[in-house]
Amino acid sequence: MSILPKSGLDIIYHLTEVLYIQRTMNKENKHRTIGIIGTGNFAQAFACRLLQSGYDVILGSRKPTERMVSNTHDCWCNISITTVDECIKNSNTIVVAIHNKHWSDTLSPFVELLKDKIIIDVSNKKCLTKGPSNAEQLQKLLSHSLVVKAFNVVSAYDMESQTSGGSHNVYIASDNFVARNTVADLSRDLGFTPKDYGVLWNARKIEKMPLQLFPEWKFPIGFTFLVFIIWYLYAIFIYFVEKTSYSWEQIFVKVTNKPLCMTAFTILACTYLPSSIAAIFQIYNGSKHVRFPGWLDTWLRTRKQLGLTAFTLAFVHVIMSVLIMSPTYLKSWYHETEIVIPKNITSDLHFPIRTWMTWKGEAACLAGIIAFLGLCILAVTSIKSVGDQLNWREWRCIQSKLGHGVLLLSLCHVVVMGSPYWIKAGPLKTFRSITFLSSVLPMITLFLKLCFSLPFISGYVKRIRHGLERNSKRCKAKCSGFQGTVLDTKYRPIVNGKRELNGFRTFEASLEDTDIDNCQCNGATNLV
Ligand SMILES: NC(=O)C1=CN([C@@H]2O[C@H](COP(=O)(O)OP(=O)(O)OC[C@H]3O[C@@H](n4cnc5c(N)ncnc54)[C@H](OP(=O)(O)O)[C@@H]3O)[C@@H](O)[C@H]2O)C=CC1
Ligand SMILES: [Cu+2]
Repeated sequence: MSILPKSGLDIIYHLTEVLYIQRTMNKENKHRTIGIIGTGNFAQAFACRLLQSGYDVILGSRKPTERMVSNTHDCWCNISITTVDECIKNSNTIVVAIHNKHWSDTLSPFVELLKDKIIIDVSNKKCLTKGPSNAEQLQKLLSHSLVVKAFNVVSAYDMESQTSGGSHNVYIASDNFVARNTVADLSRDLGFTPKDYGVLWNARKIEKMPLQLFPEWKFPIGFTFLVFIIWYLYAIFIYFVEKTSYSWEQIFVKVTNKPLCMTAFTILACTYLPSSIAAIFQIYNGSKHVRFPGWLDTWLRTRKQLGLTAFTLAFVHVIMSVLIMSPTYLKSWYHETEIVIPKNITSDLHFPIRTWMTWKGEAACLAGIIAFLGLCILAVTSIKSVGDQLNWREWRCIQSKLGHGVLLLSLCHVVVMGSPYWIKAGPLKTFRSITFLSSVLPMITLFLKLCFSLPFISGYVKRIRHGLERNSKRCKAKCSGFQGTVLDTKYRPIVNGKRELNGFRTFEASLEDTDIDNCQCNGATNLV
């Protein structure tokens, strides 16, 4: 059978097909050629990585002949350094690897040449500033190009090294969907994990990332430190100033272990309290659409970090407790027996020794061990890769139900330790004891949880979270014109038809964090 075309029409058809394939291949090839403007640290590292991943690279420099192309570096053999003009002409995707203060001088003459090309902005700001991002400014300068923010969170070192320890996420934002996807494919080819951040407006968030130092941990760590200091000072007052219960030699482990336990306990309560406060707010406002106050928003957002901090403190507490687990350190945890040596000249000689653990010691240990086990499960499931294996119901069951169970067991642990003293000392001394004081917040948290579990209250909260709007003045005043939260295509909430720029953080919090207890995940806006 002949594969040759039979008629003239067939020949034309065949030729058109070949031409089309050729054009597509050329286009593809042009896409495989990446232009980089700049020959600095980042440009060189990026060029190496691209070459290693099978891309062709053209570097565009102001002085191409003066730039050293060292043959000693394997990467550099296939890199051509040309003028900026040539670099732009020969590639459809161009990385702008020059500092943003030089953009105007370097790129303005090529605005027309850069038209319809994908421009990757890798720049970083020197410090946190308000207002438009670098990428938005670049888009303004090159209004007919497709500017994509990407790779700014990857350092030149990470770009060069295949084994560096930093995150391999690349956050991508662009107003053009195709450009965003092309850069996502590119980052995948280079061995990074693309994270789609939507429209170019979100470059503001992406540019903030390399400038921040553990932004999510500042509040939880600061707060934990403050709580620890308060408990420590109180413990010193109780055990050294008011009465001398211990010698100063025991301040390092025996005494420190108490505020550690109390801080872990308080922080654990603080992890679960805000969800009940959020529910109170929603009942008070009669709607889920009224935004939470800033402090509650921050608190809700940092529950994971608070929980992990509580786990860390509890872990240290467990180690210290094991170290001092002896009748000498924990007298009230052990039974006392006496060795009596028969009468001699004057009287009997009595030697008290402690042997078995008392019920208090055993019960406190058991409650503590199970609570710590539960905390370990909570900590492990908060790791993203583990959490991803769970469905919404399983995750909620662990984080909410098991979490409150752990808090209850921790309360038992502290109450068992403190109650014999509370009974003996009477109400006045009880209210001042460290065990009682530290139990107050967890008791409130568990009480609120119990209230919100009652069918008629939980049913009402559920209805509010499913969209019920109580027709009260308060709700009308606060929700006026804001009927439902709508996400625009740029992942920002639209309020009254306008984008709520400042409400972005709060909005996310209300989506993710009002959680919590009563609903099935049916899609983003139904989460609350
Ligand atoms: N270094 C890093 O780890 C990272 C850098 N970035 C970003 O990458 C961009 C480049 O950074 P980096 O490579 O470190 O910077 P360098 O200073 O090492 O390189 C900048 C390059 O810009 C070119 N350039 C163009 N116009 C000018 C001009 N008017 N004055 C001076 N230089 C000019 C120069 O190349 P030539 O002389 O050949 O024209 C120069 O090599 C920046 O926006 C930075 O924020 C982002 C993430 C990490
Ligand atoms: Cu303890």
